[in-house]
Amino acid sequence: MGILPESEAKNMTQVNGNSDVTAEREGLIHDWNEESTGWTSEIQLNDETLRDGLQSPSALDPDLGTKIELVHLMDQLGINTANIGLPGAGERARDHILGLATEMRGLSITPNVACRTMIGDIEPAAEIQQKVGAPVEICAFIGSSPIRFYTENWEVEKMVQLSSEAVAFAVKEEMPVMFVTEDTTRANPETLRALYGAAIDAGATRLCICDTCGHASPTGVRKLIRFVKGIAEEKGVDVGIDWHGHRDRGLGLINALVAIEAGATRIHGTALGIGERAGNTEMDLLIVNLALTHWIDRDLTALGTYVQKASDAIGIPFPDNYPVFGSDAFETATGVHAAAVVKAFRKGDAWLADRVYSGVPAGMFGLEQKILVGPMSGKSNVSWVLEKNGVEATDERIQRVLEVAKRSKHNLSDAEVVAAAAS
Ligand SMILES: CC(=O)SCCNC(=O)CCNC(=O)[C@H](O)C(C)(C)COP(=O)(O)OP(=O)(O)OC[C@H]1O[C@@H](n2cnc3c(N)ncnc32)[C@H](O)[C@@H]1OP(=O)(O)O
Ligand SMILES: CC(C)C(=O)C(=O)O
Repeated sequence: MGILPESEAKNMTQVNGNSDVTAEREGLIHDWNEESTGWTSEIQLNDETLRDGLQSPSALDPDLGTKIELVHLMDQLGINTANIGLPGAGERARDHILGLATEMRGLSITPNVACRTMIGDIEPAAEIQQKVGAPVEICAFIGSSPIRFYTENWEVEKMVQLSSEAVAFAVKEEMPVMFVTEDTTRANPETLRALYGAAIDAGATRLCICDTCGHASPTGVRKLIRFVKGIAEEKGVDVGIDWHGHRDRGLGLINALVAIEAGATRIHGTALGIGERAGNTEMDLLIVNLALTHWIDRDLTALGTYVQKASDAIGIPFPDNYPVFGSDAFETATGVHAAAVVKAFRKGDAWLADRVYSGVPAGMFGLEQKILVGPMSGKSNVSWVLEKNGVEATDERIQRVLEVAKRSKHNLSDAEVVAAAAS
């Protein structure tokens, strides 16, 4: 439950939902973020929760029904495509892919599947496409860095041949193909030129640049995307450029934003960043940032449900201080902050209350700012919480609550605040 009295909550929704009012307020926030105005082209999102997400060592593989619910939420959020598994992984994976791809015929979001650059991996995907009667995109992947092919004793010529054959096979099966170079961010330029060139010649319509091991810095992302775009331009083709990032260095989200700035046209991510090792780019936070920088404009009230459902289904909790969806994200017990938020509420200005101490407006995601009382609180916190609980905030009561709060090691529950006021 949020702190807002019903009338103010309604006012908040009205203010947040009214772009004219928002425009009038623009002068109140001087925005140094260049991204807010610098990006113009359309960006697509590819959700990897049900494939890379499930490669997390802590993940539970949800049942098909739960995966279907997640795909519906992705669709509701305007996510364009979802990777729904690796058909070569076994019967359960194939059953789920068939079930999901069948369900997705009725949705806007479309399916893709991961396959090694092996005809044996692509064949079951082609059978599924046949059964479903709607396109299933192939994400044909091969390791591209020297460290990767040294491990496997692969030669570049052999990899080029495998890639060409696999892409050509999928194209013959009338499947759209994204050609994926694993570990692109540690690969030699000439190897990438050879692999991407072969994939384009064989009919791939998308190239996926992968930071498989979470090695890239924003500078590397920028250089690599420009390099790959250059390969496509030299060949005179207009292919989509995908960015697939991991967060081993904690750079997943920033690298995704830089990838967009550099010209990637589709970005991969997973709910809460759940994925292999330390995980992937956080899809939810990517969406938050795209909305805040005006790249996308859509109803995002389902984002919290998507995050919570993914966390529950995959069995990975998220911390209280996780941005936007963590329980602490829109709460404050801090006196100076709370005093300003309360002043905004008392002015009847929910727009202001939602921004004065928050870089992300809670109302954008169907959430609310909340005031707590604790050892770092002042009179404003206490009077607000007492009033919210129907208790008149007299000076004596406020003082009694503050005496308890200042001795406490933690923030008080509303019931504790009311009890302290009556003590
Ligand atoms: C970066 C990523 O996230 S890629 C996604 C990877 N996802 C998964 O691995 C999850 C599902 N995987 C599985 O179920 C299994 O690993 C399977 C069914 C795919 C393969 O199982 P196995 O045949 O027992 O092979 P195993 O897993 O031990 O090794 C992987 C094999 O794939 C080969 N391989 C990897 N990429 C490619 C490629 N692009 N083309 C051809 N072969 C490849 C490896 O060389 C290795 O072959 P080897 O056994 O001859 O050495
Ligand atoms: C297969 C690709 C997309 C991948 O998961 C990676 O390289 O991390």
